[in-house]
Amino acid sequence: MTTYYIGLMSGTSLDGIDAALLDLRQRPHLLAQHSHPLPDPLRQQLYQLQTPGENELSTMMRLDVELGRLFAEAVHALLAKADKRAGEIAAIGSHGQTLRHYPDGPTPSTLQIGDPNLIAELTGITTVADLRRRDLAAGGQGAPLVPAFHAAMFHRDGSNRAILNLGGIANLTLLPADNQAAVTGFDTGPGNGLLDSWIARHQQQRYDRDGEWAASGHVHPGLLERLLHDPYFARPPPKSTGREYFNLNWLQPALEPFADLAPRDVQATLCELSARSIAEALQAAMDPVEEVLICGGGIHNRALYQRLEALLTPARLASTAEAGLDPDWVEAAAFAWLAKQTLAGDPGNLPSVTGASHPVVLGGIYPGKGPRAEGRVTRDEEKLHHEDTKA
Ligand SMILES: Nc1ncnc2c1ncn2[C@@H]1O[C@H](COP(=O)(O)OP(=O)(O)OP(=O)(O)O)[C@@H](O)[C@H]1O
Ligand SMILES: CC(=O)N[C@H]1[C@@H]2OC[C@@H](O2)[C@@H](O)[C@@H]1O[C@H](C)C(=O)O
Repeated sequence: MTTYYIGLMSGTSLDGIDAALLDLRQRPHLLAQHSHPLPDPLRQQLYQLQTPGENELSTMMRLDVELGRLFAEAVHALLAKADKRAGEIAAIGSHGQTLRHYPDGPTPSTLQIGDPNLIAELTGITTVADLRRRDLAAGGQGAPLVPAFHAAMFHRDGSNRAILNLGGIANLTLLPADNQAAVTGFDTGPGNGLLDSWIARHQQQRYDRDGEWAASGHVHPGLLERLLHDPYFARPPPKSTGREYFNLNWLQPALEPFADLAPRDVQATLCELSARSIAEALQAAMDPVEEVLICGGGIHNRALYQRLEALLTPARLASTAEAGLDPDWVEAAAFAWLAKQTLAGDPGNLPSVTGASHPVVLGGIYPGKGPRAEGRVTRDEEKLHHEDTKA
């Protein structure tokens, strides 16, 4: 049985599809990675669907198909790069594109699109998808899901370690030195998402390269305090959020009293908001914080990284690369690992993180043409043959 798995991730930043090939025989080992671009028109429509407004369900359904095809294309490109055949891959774990995430209230729901039926059909590889809703069904937040993978990959005896994912939204995994203590984790709030949206509005750029624009401005203490006042930050875990909440519409009312503020000062303040909300949540959840391993695209934002380092002193900050996994590929790797869990019939969620009432096997399995599906067909054929001979 092959031990190669593929993880697919299209994050809230809409910066493209991450495809990672891993050998999961023992410790996860990243064999190949591929960034697959999201075409601009698709990205813009997805962005619109991420923001509540006049969305059409028919658009969503069309994009579900378009994305499903594009995910399959990403897998084909990854296989070509890695010089592997579909038959060598055990499974794809596909996160899909989150459009909405409403984990709280009377009808908890979350929506990821990118039809897994198409992925399985077009690649011939068994695909595991819809990985959040079973946890929601069990009373959990459906997010974050990566902490179980972080625990498997990054736990270190004798050290209070945290893993920080700086995506569009930021999330933390807390790996206490005492390995009898539960692993916890939660979304802290904005990571790069607000920074991306603000620079897109004012500078027509997708993101603030190296955090240079933020570093050129001054933090406005009054605006910062207003933003930090949002009840999400003080809410105890389990909690998760998304860009349907932390977006420019969320920022707008807080900006009104500061109409004269230069856009670059707003960027500096948003950068400080991410750093402060992350550092304060981490310090409240773990004492002392000894090590923070960082992953996600925000690791490249120097302004954000430096502020985190200052606020978290004396904790040591480093990239997850130090512990064996490139920071840009941790999320996709986590979805490859979650697919393996599901196919083995093992749980993928951590109730101590999501708040679910029990561990659950996550996701739906969409069989490909691989060894699993073939094996089953053979057995069915045998059964039919047996019944035929009996009759
Ligand atoms: N050189 C860089 N300088 C500053 N920021 C960067 C740089 N490279 C990447 N980023 C930031 O990282 C973001 C992409 O990060 P990532 O792919 O981890 O997010 P995501 O997976 O989409 O989000 P989430 O984890 O919330 O789903 C970009 O949108 C950008 O803000
Ligand atoms: C609903 C959703 O897509 N949430 C994402 C998002 O991006 C970061 C943060 O918010 C986290 O909760 C989650 O992603 C990672 C992969 C997770 O589930 O662990």
